[in-house]
Amino acid sequence: MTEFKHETVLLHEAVAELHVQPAGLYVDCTLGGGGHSALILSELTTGHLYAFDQDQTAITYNEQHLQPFLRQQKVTFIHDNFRNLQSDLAEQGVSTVDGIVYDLGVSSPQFDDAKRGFSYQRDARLDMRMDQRQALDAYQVVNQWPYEDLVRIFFRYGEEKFSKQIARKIERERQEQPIETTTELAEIVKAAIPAAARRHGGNPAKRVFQAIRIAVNDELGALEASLEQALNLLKPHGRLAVITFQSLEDRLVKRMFKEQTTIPDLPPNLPVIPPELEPHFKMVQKKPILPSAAEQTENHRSHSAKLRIIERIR
Ligand SMILES: C[S@@+](CC[C@H](N)C(=O)[O-])C[C@H]1O[C@@H](n2cnc3c(N)ncnc32)[C@H](O)[C@@H]1O
Repeated sequence: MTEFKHETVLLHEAVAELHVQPAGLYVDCTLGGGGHSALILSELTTGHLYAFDQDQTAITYNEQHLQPFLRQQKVTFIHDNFRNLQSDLAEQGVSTVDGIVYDLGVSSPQFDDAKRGFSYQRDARLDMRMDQRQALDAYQVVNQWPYEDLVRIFFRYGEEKFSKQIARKIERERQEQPIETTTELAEIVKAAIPAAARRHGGNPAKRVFQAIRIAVNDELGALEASLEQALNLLKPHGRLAVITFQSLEDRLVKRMFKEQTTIPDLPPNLPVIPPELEPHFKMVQKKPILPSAAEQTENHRSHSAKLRIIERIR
C-alpha cells in the first residue's frame, strides 16, 4: 500500500496522559495509521508496544511505516479484534501492562477507500467490515436481517427517529431485488423519510450507515468486552486512555469508568469504608479532554472526539 493518510486525533494529549515509562509495556488497541503507536515508541528505550488492528491494511502499512521500531524489536503487531486483548497478550507472555490506548472508529483510509463500502457518498458494494476475514457484512445485514432487527439497530445505534419507516422501505425493496450498493441504500433511506424531515437534521443515510457499521463490526460489544480486560491488565499507576467519536461509545466508556471509580452503595450505619471496598481506579480528569480549537479547525474528523483517562491506584 502506498498511501495511508490518517490524521491522528488527540495525538499528544492521549500519549502525554499515558505517562509513558521508557522501560514500560504498552498496548495500542487501534493501530490504524500508527500515529499514537509511533509517539509511544519514540518514548520507549527498553520498553515494548503491542499494537492491535483487525484490519490487514493497517498492519501491512505499519510493517513499513514503523519498520525501524520493528527492527529494534520494540513493537509487536497483533492482527486481531481487541475483544481478544487478554488472551492475545497472554500468548505473548504478557499479563500486566503500564498503559493502554484506544482511538476508536474507522480510520480515514477505511472510510475513503470506496470499495470498503463505509461511505454513503461513494458507490460500492455494501461491505463495512473492518476485518476482511469476517463473514458478516453490510450486504447481509441489509438484505437478510429481519425487520425488527433493522428497526432496533437504526434506533439504538443510529438514534434514527424514522427507523420503522426506513426498515419497512428496505424490506419492500429487497423483496423486489437485493440491495447491492451503498448509493442504492442511501437513496432508499432518503425516500423512506417524510419530505419535511429531509430538510432538517442532516443526511439520514449518515445515521443509518453508522448503525449498520456498528452492527456489522459489533463495535459496542467488542469495546465493552475489551475495556473490562484492559482494566484487569493495568498495573498499579497504569493508565487507560480512550478516544471516542460518538455518544454511544462515550456513554459506555463514561459508565464503565464511573463504576470502577466510585464506592458501591454502603449500609448507612457503616463507620468507615472497609479497605476492600475502596475503588481500584481513579478518574484522571473529571471532564473529558477535547481537541483544541486549532485541531478542530485543521481536522474536521476531530470535532466529536472525547478523551477519557482512568488510572489504577491499587
Ligand atoms: C481511528 S483508527 C486509529 C488511528 C490511529 N490511532 C492513528 O493514529 O493512526 C481506528 C483503527 O482501529 C481499528 N479497530 C477498530 N475497532 C477494532 C477492534 N474491535 N479490534 C481491532 N481493531 C479495531 C480499525 O480497523 C482502525 O484501523
